[in-house]
Amino acid sequence: MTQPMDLDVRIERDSMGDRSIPCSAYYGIQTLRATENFPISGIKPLPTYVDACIIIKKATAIVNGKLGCIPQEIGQAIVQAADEVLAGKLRDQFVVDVYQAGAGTSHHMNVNEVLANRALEILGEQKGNYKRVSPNDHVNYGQSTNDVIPTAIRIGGLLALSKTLHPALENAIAALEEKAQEFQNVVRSGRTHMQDAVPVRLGENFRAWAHILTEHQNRIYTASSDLMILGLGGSAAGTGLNTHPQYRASVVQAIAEIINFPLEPAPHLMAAMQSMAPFVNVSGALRNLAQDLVKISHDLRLMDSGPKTGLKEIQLPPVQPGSSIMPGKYNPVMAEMTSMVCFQVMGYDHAIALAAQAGQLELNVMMPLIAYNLIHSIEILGNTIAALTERCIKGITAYQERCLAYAEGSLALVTALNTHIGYLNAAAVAKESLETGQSLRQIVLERGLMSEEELAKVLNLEQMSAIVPLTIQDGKSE
Ligand SMILES: N[C@@H](CC(=O)O)C(=O)O
Repeated sequence: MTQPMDLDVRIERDSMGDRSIPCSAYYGIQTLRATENFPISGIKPLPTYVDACIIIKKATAIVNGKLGCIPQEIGQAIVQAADEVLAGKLRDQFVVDVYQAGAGTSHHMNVNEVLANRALEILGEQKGNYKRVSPNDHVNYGQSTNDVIPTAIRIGGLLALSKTLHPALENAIAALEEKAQEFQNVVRSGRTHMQDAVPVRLGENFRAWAHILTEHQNRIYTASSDLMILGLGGSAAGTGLNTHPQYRASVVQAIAEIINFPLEPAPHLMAAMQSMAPFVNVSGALRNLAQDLVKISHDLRLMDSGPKTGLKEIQLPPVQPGSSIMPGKYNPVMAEMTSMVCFQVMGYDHAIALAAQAGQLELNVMMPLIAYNLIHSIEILGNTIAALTERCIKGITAYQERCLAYAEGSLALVTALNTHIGYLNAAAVAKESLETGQSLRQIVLERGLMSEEELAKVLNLEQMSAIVPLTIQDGKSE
């Protein structure tokens, strides 16, 4: 149905009919219909995902222009429009809710329409004059949502990893290693099953965390190498219908030059379109990291518990008053926030797994969910680790005397006596110490189990808490 003319609107037509669009809008009729269909979460596409789509459109316009598939000047105008968006312009024009049409056609058409309308302006035309620059025939030449969106998730994932998560992990690892150095001589009681265990060094706890994060970073690097294999060029069903024979290789090369990653064309386009395995793989690596990060943030909270009624082995830097009612209370807020973000990442991973197995025949239409969850997971994990490093890890201090007092009071010190007096004798000493309050040392001497000198040598906390070096076969240590 044709709508009444209004000076502030333009009329656009698609296969369903005419609609009026605000003249100021760069999006068009298909975007308008999508916003009406999907008023779901109010969450707009992530900027990194928009960047990924625009980068793809820039590369396709360059290549299709060069190959003569679209007029050169139209290709150039689309490239200029894409560069403007990448520089931060028109960002409010990407308006379709993240929970939207299957496969991502709505967001994809939003991108095509914004670029077409801006290209029209660049060419001195009115917005909406799609006979000159068409969102479908020019911006989308030789493409389909079905090859563009899985490519955009790959590019978005790579951009998010390189901009947020990897730098954040590197800084966190460096900060933990610095603390490991600082706390190297702080002896504390180990606790296993939340019960007293043999002594350890606080510095070694931090070194272990640094090592855990390094291993996760390596796992994420390995998983993300899958994202560098692009199925762009498959068009609607992975056959490449409507594409120029030289398009597939050239367009992957063009994207590689724009983002500076060693990208490769997928060896099988249908496989690249149908399988969500690369995203599941990266998401799984993120989940794995999140699980250990929860453990670390819970450890920080336990060690910091108190100040009067808990362990208080370390002090997390107070960053804000903790309580609305209890004055002078400071809570481990950065560690608490970290745990919650990690739970969200695990939830996203589960939804990604459900979406990934829901593909049918030539296409998996659940890609919008995967796109949002994967890129958001990477970004919130990166931001969380960065904030935790700056506002928590770097400012941690240790209560060395309290740590040592706990270690000295631990009944598990008798473990070091096992090889001298036997497990059963050592257990009897521990039991008596717990019942009478007498020190382990006193009881061993009273029972005449060891000499004073021998005991002093064995019950040396510094030595007990040092890590036994890895010795290789010829007897040399690392
Ligand atoms: N996802 C669409 C294709 C496209 O939007 O290009 C379909 O398969 O129907």
